[in-house]
Amino acid sequence: MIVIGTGSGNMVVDDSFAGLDVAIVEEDLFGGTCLNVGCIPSKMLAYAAEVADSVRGAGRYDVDAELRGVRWTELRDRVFRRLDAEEAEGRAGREQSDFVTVYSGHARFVGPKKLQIELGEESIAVEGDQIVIAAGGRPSVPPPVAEAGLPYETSDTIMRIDSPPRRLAVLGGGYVAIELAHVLAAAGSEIVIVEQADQLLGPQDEAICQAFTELVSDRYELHLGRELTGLEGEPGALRLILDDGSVIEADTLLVAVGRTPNSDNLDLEKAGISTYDDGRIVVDEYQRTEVDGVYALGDICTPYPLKHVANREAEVVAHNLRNPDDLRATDHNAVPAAVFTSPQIASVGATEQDCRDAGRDYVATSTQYAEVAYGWAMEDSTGSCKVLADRDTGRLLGAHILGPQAATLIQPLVVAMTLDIDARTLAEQPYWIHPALTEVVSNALRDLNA
Ligand SMILES: Cc1cc2nc3c(=O)[nH]c(=O)nc-3n(C[C@H](O)[C@H](O)[C@H](O)COP(=O)(O)OP(=O)(O)OC[C@H]3O[C@@H](n4cnc5c(N)ncnc54)[C@H](O)[C@@H]3O)c2cc1C
Ligand SMILES: NC(=O)c1ccc[n+]([C@@H]2O[C@H](COP(=O)([O-])OP(=O)(O)OC[C@H]3O[C@@H](n4cnc5c(N)ncnc54)[C@H](O)[C@@H]3O)[C@@H](O)[C@H]2O)c1
Repeated sequence: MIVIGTGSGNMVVDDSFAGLDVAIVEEDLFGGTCLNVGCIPSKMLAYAAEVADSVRGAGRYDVDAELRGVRWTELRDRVFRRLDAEEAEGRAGREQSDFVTVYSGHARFVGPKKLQIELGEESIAVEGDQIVIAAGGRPSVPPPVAEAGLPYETSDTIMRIDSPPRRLAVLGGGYVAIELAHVLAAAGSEIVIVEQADQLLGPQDEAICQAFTELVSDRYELHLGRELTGLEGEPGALRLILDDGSVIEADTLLVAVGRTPNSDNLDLEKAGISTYDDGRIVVDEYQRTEVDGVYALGDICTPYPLKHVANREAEVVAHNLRNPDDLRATDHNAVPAAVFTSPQIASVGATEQDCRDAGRDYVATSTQYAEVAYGWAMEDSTGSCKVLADRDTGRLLGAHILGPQAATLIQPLVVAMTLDIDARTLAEQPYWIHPALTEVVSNALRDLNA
């Protein structure tokens, strides 16, 4: 068996495969995006940003506190000391295995089940009865940036910079942009965001997008509905030229306009494996590609490029490799996601605009953090929880939370949607702790009257 990529791909292999000769191929850091340049470092940094924000905002709770600074270099080193050690440990663990061989190089297909692995100057051929493609994706870089010949950062690099930029221009207003803008703003950078859509975090529920965009508009300089047409200047003194002719000056540029699946570097045509126009590998519900015995998982194929989805797909692939006569399908219903910024945003299922566009007969309610006791304690004036349900059945269709701890508060709603518990049952059957913040969720469910 051959596994390409050690993000969620690495999770496929456990001792139940010990009877096989397993090759794991990784061209970069062991553990993939999440551990090294994605979810984990960004959240470790975001937590520090949250602490800094709490100190800055302590006065509203009649607490005297003053933020003397964020020690970026120490913070960065603490985060990556831990993660680099995890990376090394993960690699060593596999290298010591007696049924796994780790190849540190780039894999390409030369036939349906044949790969060539480039190992520096040399390359070796490997063949597998079963192959798992888990090669993930990389930050997309639009032509005006790629062609300018000037330095820029992506999520792969910016978390390891030596000092926070004085003025950071961020291209894009999605997940990466909003999370890393929060981190660097807390560390002292002035933030300018250029987003082609008219609001930040476009695919979120319309009420959340609008509220969040308004909330940060006095924190960051926003250029919405704008395209970048050129990048000029010199390293450390960049000029971004926008389509309305305006010019933004910044010392550093973070490009965060989405990610490109790594399918274009695998010579998939030699294997007979096809991709969609956006580069994602075509798989069926069992994660099978068109070639028998070749599976794909995670960002290289999924419509939901999130770590918890990649992990779930890895579990499905592992099961299906072990049980080819009893295949399991991946369930992509009720996939939740959270944006770890300030305030947090979390969502699951349909947005209100989805329900409207689909012509659904639905009911929606929105409760405010300010309406529950814990929200009073927090002096919160902007948090909200929106719940959408089918008018006839009370079946939950979606939920969208903006406010502190949103990523945690959404979980009962995810559980209810997954286990098909209707809104009334979820509101009335379990006890909801008083006066916890979860009351913002139970109140929204009660208000639905569904
Ligand atoms: C800044 C950032 C923050 C994020 N935060 C979150 C979050 O909070 N929550 C969340 O759910 N998701 C988050 N994500 C998304 C999440 O990181 C990804 O969905 C997930 O890591 C994808 O896992 P994967 O296994 O598919 O790919 P990856 O983890 O990218 O692994 C692919 C591996 O394959 C290797 N590879 C690629 N091509 C080859 C080749 N030809 N030969 C050999 N090796 C190859 C790569 O080097 C890489 O190590 C974040 C992403 C970013 C960028
Ligand atoms: N907390 C999390 O779960 C988390 C965090 C980070 C990343 N991720 C995953 O990684 C994926 C990639 O994140 P991302 O932020 O790079 O992509 P994204 O798709 O979330 O956002 C990209 C944004 O850039 C804008 N854009 C695209 N081209 C542009 C251009 N030329 N000029 C200006 N704006 C442009 C888009 O309109 C969009 O708003 C996400 O979709 C998500 O699945 C998840």
